[in-house]
Amino acid sequence: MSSLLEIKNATLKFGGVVAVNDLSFTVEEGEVYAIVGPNGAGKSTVFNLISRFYDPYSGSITFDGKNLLDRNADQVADLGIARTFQNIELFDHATVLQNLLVGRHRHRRTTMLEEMLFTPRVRREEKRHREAVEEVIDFLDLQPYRNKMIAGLPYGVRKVVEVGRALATGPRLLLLDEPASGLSVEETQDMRWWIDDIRKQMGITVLMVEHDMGLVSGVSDRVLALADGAKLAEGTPAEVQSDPAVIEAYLGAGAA
Ligand SMILES: Nc1ncnc2c1ncn2[C@@H]1O[C@H](COP(=O)(O)OP(=O)(O)OP(=O)(O)O)[C@@H](O)[C@H]1O
Repeated sequence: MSSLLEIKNATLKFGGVVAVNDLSFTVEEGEVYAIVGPNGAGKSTVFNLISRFYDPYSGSITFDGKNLLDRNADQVADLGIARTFQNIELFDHATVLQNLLVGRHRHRRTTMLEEMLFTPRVRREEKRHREAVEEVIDFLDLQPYRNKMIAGLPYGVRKVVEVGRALATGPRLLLLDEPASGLSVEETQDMRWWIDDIRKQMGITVLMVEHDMGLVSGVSDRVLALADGAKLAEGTPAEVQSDPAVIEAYLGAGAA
């Protein structure tokens, strides 16, 4: 059986900087796979390659056997890949519910004319979107914030809504860009349970970039350590954390 996501010999350069260097890895259906590495290691660039914000200089990327490089960012979302952003990309002056409904937009099958006439098909579609969004709101315990504006919400709640916005699209693969950044110890612990539940209860495969090694070890099946855009080590969290090359890269980064 082929892997859900397959990156083969991907390279991306920005001028003289090789941000991703001949990188290959696979993500299997149903696992939580984490990418770690010091600042500038190329983690965000890998996400941007998968989301199709960047074109690799060489190499291939497939999702469920389909060539992602033939598709643009919208088409990648249509295939079932959703992502969160480190800087949280929500509409501040809309409610939690409205933000999650926007996430459903890609599922719209009705035409503009049908929508203007509010045909039965439009009403059925609308109901389906609302049900899917309400499910995510219940799942992530966002009920108390359902009708609140994003702008007034604590950072930790906005971070969960950001995950909800991605989940509302009904993805098969969820890309989480530093889900714990800016969170307190307790909030990070909660995020760990959410990620666990997303995988176990929703059956969604998760690929995340994360600096918090507690979260990475707690929730990941496999970890990829990057340095200078290349694979330094790959394995279980324990294997990667005890890898001498990883320890040296981290100590080196810490000493810098
Ligand atoms: N748009 C860009 N233009 C030029 N160089 C870039 C661009 N994006 C990233 N880089 C460079 O590519 C390398 C990898 O950057 P990237 O942001 O992927 O690292 P990262 O591991 O995500 O780092 P961080 O943990 O700080 O987010 C760095 O040297 C960075 O300066």
